[in-house]
Amino acid sequence: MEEIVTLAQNHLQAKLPFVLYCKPNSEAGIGFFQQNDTVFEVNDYTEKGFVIATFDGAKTYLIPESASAVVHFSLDKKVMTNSQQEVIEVNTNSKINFEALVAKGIEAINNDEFKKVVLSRSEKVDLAEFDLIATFKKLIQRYPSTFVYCFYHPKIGTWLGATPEQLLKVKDTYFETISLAGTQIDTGSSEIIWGEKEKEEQQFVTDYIVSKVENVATAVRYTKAYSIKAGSIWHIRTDVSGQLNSDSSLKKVIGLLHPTPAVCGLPKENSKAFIVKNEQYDRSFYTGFLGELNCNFTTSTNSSDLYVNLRCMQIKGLQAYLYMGCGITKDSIPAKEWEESVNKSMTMKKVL
Ligand SMILES: C=C(O[C@@H]1C=C(C(=O)O)C=C[C@H]1O)C(=O)O
Repeated sequence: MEEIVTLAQNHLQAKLPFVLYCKPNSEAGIGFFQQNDTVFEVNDYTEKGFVIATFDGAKTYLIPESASAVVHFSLDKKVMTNSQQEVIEVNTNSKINFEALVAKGIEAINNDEFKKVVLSRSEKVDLAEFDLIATFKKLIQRYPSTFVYCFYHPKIGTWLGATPEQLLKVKDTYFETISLAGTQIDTGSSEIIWGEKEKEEQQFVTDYIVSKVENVATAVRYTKAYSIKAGSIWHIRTDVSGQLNSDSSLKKVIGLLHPTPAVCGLPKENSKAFIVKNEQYDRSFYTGFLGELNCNFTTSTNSSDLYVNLRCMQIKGLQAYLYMGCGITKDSIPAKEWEESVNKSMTMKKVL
């Protein structure tokens, strides 16, 4: 890991793009060090490299394999057991604004504009100091079951996160994806009980994903919904897999899935329009997707491994902008959704 730290620090100093990432439950990480500061964009998804795309689909950037040194590193994954005192400061204005946004979402659902919408907020945290690579290391240690990354491009920005959500994994024609929704904080109890609201919002996501992939694949299978923990947060998850049809390009499949109702809503277009109009900030790469495009850099096989960009933050100087959102249905309660967003923000706050 020390070698990669030096490489990354040198790249930062030279203002050259790089990304470091570590797949869920993996013992090793990968670094892409771009050799120039060109901004590369994905055109038809046949490119090879590390992709990072915005929520609105407007920008899909690439750190191409052909312009980069690809470096493998092993991890020092000692699990952090010291639970720090969590100080939760409530910004009253943010709370009022977010609860008002959620209430507006519920009203739109009651007016039949859509069935589900995922509403989010951004929170600025002032930092006394910040070390990008040290923070990345802390994310790896704290969240070994997630996809952890840190991305730097002098012309695009600095982002890092630890996401529990796969968007799409494709190897030849075999694909996997997941439906993830419903959130509750870990209380240490071994029995996780879900309310109807959470079960319903996750079922919306599963139904949507299954119905979409059935248009482009055969032998579509899905598991029973089960509980899964990321950091100190539980979610409901269903695994979906199948065989893509020969004419189902990566571009087509990603276009059908992204953004799923796990981060946008149902139906997609109405809920997306509501988000863009009412959230009053630009999600940028939050709830976009990122990961390996057309190459598994561990096995050097042709496959793609993409994740939804959640539990993430953008760094601007000594300020961190944290992003978190909640699935809103007719049964949502604004104060509970606020609390959920606060719980999600702790994933990032714990490493700052
Ligand atoms: C939108 C986020 O998470 C998504 C929303 C969830 C929910 O509403 O319960 C759960 C997991 C994610 O699909 C986020 O973490 O910011």
